[in-house]
Amino acid sequence: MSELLAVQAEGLTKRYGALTAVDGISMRVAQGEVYGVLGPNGAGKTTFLRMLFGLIRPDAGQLEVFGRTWAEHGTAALDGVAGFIESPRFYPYLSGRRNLQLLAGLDGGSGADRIEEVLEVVDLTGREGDKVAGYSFGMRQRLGVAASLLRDPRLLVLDEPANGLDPAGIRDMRALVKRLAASGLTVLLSSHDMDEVEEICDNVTIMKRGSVAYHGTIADLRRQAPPQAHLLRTNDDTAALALAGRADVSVSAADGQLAVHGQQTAIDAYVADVVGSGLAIRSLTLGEAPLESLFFMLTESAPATTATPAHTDLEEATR
Ligand SMILES: Nc1ncnc2c1ncn2[C@@H]1O[C@H](COP(=O)(O)OP(=O)(O)OP(=O)(O)O)[C@@H](O)[C@H]1O
Repeated sequence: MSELLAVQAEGLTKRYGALTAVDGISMRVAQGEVYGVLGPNGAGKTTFLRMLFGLIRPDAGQLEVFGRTWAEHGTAALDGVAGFIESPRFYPYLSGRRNLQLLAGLDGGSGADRIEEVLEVVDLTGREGDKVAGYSFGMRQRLGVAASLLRDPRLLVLDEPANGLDPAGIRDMRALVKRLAASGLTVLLSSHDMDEVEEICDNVTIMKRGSVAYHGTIADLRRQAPPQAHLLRTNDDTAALALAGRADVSVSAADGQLAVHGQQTAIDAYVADVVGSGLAIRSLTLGEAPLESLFFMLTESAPATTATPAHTDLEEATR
């Protein structure tokens, strides 16, 4: 018997007038994994999560959460599911702990016994008595995760949890998600940041204008990413370009610099040759990270006019 999926979406569609915000997407999130829904602004990530939480109804398609549907089970479809869309909201003039007490009460009270534990998990122990008004944005996001954990969920859904955080906040939020995942919790998160998804997710669906542009493992995505270029500027790029044939590298001129591809040892030999030929190097930097390049290729290409299988988009993007 196949294992019950945490989330199973088939052909899910949501339209707002003439705009198809989510266009027939399918997705399978296995229990225990960290699944990323990645896409640029407006790709349809939040709309998908809103459907999952039952905040809006799909126009077509099926969505099951642990095998349950809204149509059949109503709010019971969300048993074992917690999370937040966009940013969590709290009473600013009350403490973090008091906010959690109120939320536990609203949710039937059973979470009240877990308040100290969840504060500890999200690293807010010691600050729980302070008013939320004095919390940083990152602390509020973590309090949002704490509020979700009060329900002792099996699936945690987070909508761009690191959005708007400073670098330390991003680091803390990613560490928190990884800790929660390591404890066996299934996490479904949306993000527009490839680095974030690469760092914490096992599988990813990349969305572009409501459709799926890619879905698969991060490992597969990494394998298909284009090689990273070294970007070179010299005092005479035309002369440097002419030297490319002497080393096992491919060099192309773009945006006022040279993009050099090849094995590291071949690039080293080429750069040494450039210098040895009397040219001056003005800068040598690494180009866009490979996965980031792939993300842009997948999400910035022309919109598909018909539903396109995910792998085809990827093949086209990397061709
Ligand atoms: N209630 C609504 N009414 C009309 N259009 C909407 C509504 N909600 C979302 N949209 C549109 O649907 C598309 C998808 O929006 P959505 O918020 O799901 O994208 P997203 O991937 O979450 O982007 P972001 O990262 O900016 O939140 C956008 O074009 C958006 O303008």
